[in-house]
Amino acid sequence: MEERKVYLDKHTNLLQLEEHMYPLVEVSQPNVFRNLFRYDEIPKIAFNDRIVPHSMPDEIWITDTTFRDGQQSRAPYSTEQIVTLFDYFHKLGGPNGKIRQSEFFLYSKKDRDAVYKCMERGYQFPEVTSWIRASKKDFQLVKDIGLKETGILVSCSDYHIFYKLKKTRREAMEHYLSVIRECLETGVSPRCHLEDITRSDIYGFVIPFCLELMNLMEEYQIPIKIRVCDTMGYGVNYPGAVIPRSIPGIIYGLRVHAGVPSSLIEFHGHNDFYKAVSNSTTAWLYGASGVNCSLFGIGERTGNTPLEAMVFEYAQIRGTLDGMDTTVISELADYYEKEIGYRVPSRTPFVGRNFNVTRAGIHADGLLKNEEIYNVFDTDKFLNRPPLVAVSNTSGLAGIAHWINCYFRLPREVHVDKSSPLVCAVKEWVDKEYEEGRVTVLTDGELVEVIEELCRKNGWKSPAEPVQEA
Ligand SMILES: CC(C)C(=O)C(=O)O
Repeated sequence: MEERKVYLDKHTNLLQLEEHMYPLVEVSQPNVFRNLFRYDEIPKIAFNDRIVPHSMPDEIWITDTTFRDGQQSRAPYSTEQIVTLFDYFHKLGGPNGKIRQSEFFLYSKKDRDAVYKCMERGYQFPEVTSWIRASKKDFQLVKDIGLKETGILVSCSDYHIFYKLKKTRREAMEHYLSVIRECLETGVSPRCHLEDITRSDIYGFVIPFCLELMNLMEEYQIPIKIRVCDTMGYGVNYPGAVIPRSIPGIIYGLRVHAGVPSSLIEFHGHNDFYKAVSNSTTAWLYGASGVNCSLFGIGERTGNTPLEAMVFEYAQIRGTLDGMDTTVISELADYYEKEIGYRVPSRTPFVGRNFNVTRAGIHADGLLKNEEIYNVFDTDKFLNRPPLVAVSNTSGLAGIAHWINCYFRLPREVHVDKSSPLVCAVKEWVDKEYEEGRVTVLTDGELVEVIEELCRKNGWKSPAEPVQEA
């Protein structure tokens, strides 16, 4: 009988067949997975129906890239804005550090000033980490500033290795390993950004490379993080999909075959195919402790995983917010609008102006009877944003009554309803507007003006007047 050698895998502590070790697979031509990615066709999702088991870590968290990937795709923030946002992240993440880290450029003096100012805050969380050019000088800079960890770009698909770096796989891997060794020599912990992993050869390059990284980690006794970068947003979460597009498959390979502990795996998504959020949650469910996000999803092209979305994903899969203060999300949206001059698109979940605004009359009627019918959760409690009904041609009496109650924040005992003369008079005015050809929605200002005028003319008490104490 043929002799089959086994060895003890020190990372997983399991006996493995030697033939299951993963050597680097050198190729003379880049493997660009033409069966999945033909540039002149829409990319394909292939299935082999291999099911990966869930393996959610005991602790999961969010890390932030608002000041790196986020800032890369928009006008730079001022130092003061960065520090204010950092304060907000601290408050949002709560005492358990659910917003665990935030990464910063160190290129310019302005970048470094922001880092110094955020570090002066003395918060335990978010921990300040960096993003640098991979050079000895920059590692020393990270160390001198007093940071423990830095991100290093280690692009891993053949698209990058052959076409951008013009290297072979072995040359790329040796180059990356030498840079990471330099980082470790400085005493700084590397966070390896495996760019374009969803188009890479997982078992021919990524796993062999990560096995080498785990060996380096053991040699230096310094943590090495693996950031799983779905750079082009090709990742999918469907059970039975094939790698390299399968996020469950990638995370499984890293954990089980490369022996990377969950606490050192972080997923970084992009939203090109609308999947950044579900892929990030999937990464948690299959064994990545961290998901890397950017506030409001602001990031390259279609953006990154929105940080605020993952706060609500966290609460949904863990059944608790673990100390996160979600009302900060609304404060952040206000700050962007008033101080940074950026308004989040109005239909954006949790933060857009219209995220919990109902327009159609029948829906508004439901909302008026019981707000649970048409609101996702108590948005007033968690976001300081009670559900609203906007007034339009389809609002009906119920919609107008609800708008008045919400806009003027009337106490329940003085709520107006469908039978109120004021509501009927406003409805008459609204109907006339649309009969005369109006096609736009009514603004809050217009409605307030009409209500004030109707109250004055008819001697009715204006809803804007303070309610008398009993
Ligand atoms: C540049 C890299 C690290 C990145 O952000 C990505 O791959 O999305």
